[in-house]
Amino acid sequence: MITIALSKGRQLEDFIAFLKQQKLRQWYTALESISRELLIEKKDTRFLLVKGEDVPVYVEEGVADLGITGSDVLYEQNRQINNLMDLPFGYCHFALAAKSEKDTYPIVATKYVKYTQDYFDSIRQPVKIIPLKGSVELAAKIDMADAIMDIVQTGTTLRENGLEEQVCLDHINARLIANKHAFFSKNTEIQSIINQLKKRG
Ligand SMILES: Nc1ncnc2c1ncn2[C@@H]1O[C@H](COP(=O)(O)OP(=O)(O)OP(=O)(O)O)[C@@H](O)[C@H]1O
Ligand SMILES: O=P(O)(O)OC[C@H]1O[C@H](OP(=O)(O)OP(=O)(O)O)[C@H](O)[C@@H]1O
Repeated sequence: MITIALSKGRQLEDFIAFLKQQKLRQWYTALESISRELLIEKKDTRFLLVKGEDVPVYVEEGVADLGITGSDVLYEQNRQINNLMDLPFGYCHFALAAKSEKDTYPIVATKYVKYTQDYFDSIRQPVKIIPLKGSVELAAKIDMADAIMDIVQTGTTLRENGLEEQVCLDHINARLIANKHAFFSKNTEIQSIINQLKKRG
């Protein structure tokens, strides 16, 4: 039995579309039929549906052998896990956004505290970071912050909140990760999953 932790948010839709493209019928039929269930079992595979930022926790703890989450989440957390491969979905990018261009952005609101601190350290500018859990765009819209550091895909959320991308930063995609122990103890099963995910649909 292999247990895989998946992000239950919008990345799940991308994952199901990817499984269809790869013709992994057994998996996508199991996943596309779920509504609010958090544990799905299909033959020798068990899926745990969790928040994206909790995927590395389940994998590090060994409750899940494998996990799929965004590279943004992995950047923020220093987890003892094996990074196995990039997956071709969940594409978006980090961006610094504000109402208008300024020389400096002293106060920045974000869900990505480490990434933001590292960015401002890299450009040698001091920054006060306001940590938030979501709806980050609002912080700049109502002037609680000079800018936000967030992920952008279509740009709709920025546009609809009167913000503009000021600096386009790192690309983000989904990644397959493994528990360090399971990577050895279940290597045959894990290699078989990697091959199925790699094959051309
Ligand atoms: N707008 C987006 N476009 C593309 N990828 C995104 C977008 N928002 C999030 N992601 C990717 O999906 C991952 C999981 O984010 P998601 O919003 O699905 O979170 P979640 O916590 O699993 O879901 P929810 O908050 O709905 O419970 C993010 O870490 C990111 O890599
Ligand atoms: O460029 P877009 O296609 O508009 O996507 C970007 C939005 O998606 C993510 O938010 P999410 O939906 O996860 O909401 P939350 O962070 O407010 O919970 C991100 O934090 C942006 O707000």
